Amino acid sequence: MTDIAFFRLPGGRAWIGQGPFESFAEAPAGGGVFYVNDFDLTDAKPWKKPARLIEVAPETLATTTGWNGAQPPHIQWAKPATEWFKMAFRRIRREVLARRLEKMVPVLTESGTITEGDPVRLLERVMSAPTNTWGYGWVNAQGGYLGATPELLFRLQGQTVETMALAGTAKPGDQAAFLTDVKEIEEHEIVVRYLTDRLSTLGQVQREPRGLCQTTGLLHFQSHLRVTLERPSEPGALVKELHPTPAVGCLPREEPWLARLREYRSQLNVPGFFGAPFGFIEPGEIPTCHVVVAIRGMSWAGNQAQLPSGCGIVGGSAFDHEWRELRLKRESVIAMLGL
Ligand SMILES: C=C(O[C@H]1C=CC=C(C(=O)O)[C@@H]1O)C(=O)O
Repeated sequence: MTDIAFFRLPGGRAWIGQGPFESFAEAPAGGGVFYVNDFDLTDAKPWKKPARLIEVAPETLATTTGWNGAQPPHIQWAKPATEWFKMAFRRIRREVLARRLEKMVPVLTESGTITEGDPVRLLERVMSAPTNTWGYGWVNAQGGYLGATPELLFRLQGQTVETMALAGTAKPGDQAAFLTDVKEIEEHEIVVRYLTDRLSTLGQVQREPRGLCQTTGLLHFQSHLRVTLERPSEPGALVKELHPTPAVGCLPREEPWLARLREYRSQLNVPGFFGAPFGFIEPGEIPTCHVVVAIRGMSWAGNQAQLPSGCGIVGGSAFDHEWRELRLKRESVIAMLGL
């Protein structure tokens, strides 16, 4: 099978990149290149230029890729155990209550067995995911990952950087209580403050009022932010400046806490793609660069599948509430992928 990279914009425009891919440390001129890395940004050459780039639409996706006769997958999911996650939750909450830490996002991963079919066919579902999400995918013969995320890390067009804080979660039916929920608002505003601090070193930051974002079965607080850069910036440098935000990482974003987060992620077998930046630079003279946060997706290696979800822990977090939120997030992915 040819290696594949996939990116779909909220408006529906989408691109398939077919390998082999050439890797670069900095984005090459002319666009038509993907940004692929893991959560810890371990790939020093994350810009991947495909041998062939094709703009695709829902009706042309299957014919363009061929899928080599692959059938949609069946996956048997196993209920996740609580104990390791509960331990991480308690330790994080203790640090928050002691005011050493403001927020951290542990991740729980549900595992599954692919009993038949090929997950690559799920790209068709990602292609038709809700229009306020960005579709992403990275697939090779051994495995891959894909999903549809509502979270933009940044969009860079000329000197303008747009980003968003997306944090705070409820079920769509609970909207009235959500709007005044102090704990959810705090969880959200921590992300806004972080982004404002980071971006204000680059130029003057404008923030829009806190609003709502509804995706498959979930409601979030969302705030848009924008800055006009005082000096030009390379998109790879912006990734390093902003990632990980406290919507998927921790605050303070300092090495000892990042090390703790990595420790929890490894204990809880979190796949490397989860919460990582994934991006695409549109082809063209003055290309727009889109980098999103890879959440609301699944990964696989051979016949083993992983379905991760994370939740922000702050002082007011309660275990049962967070456990339910993690389940709602995974159910939203299952529904979006039609699994
Ligand atoms: C980490 C996830 O969501 C992030 C995005 C929106 C709301 C979130 C929250 O309320 O915790 C998370 O920050 C996930 O979907 O697994």
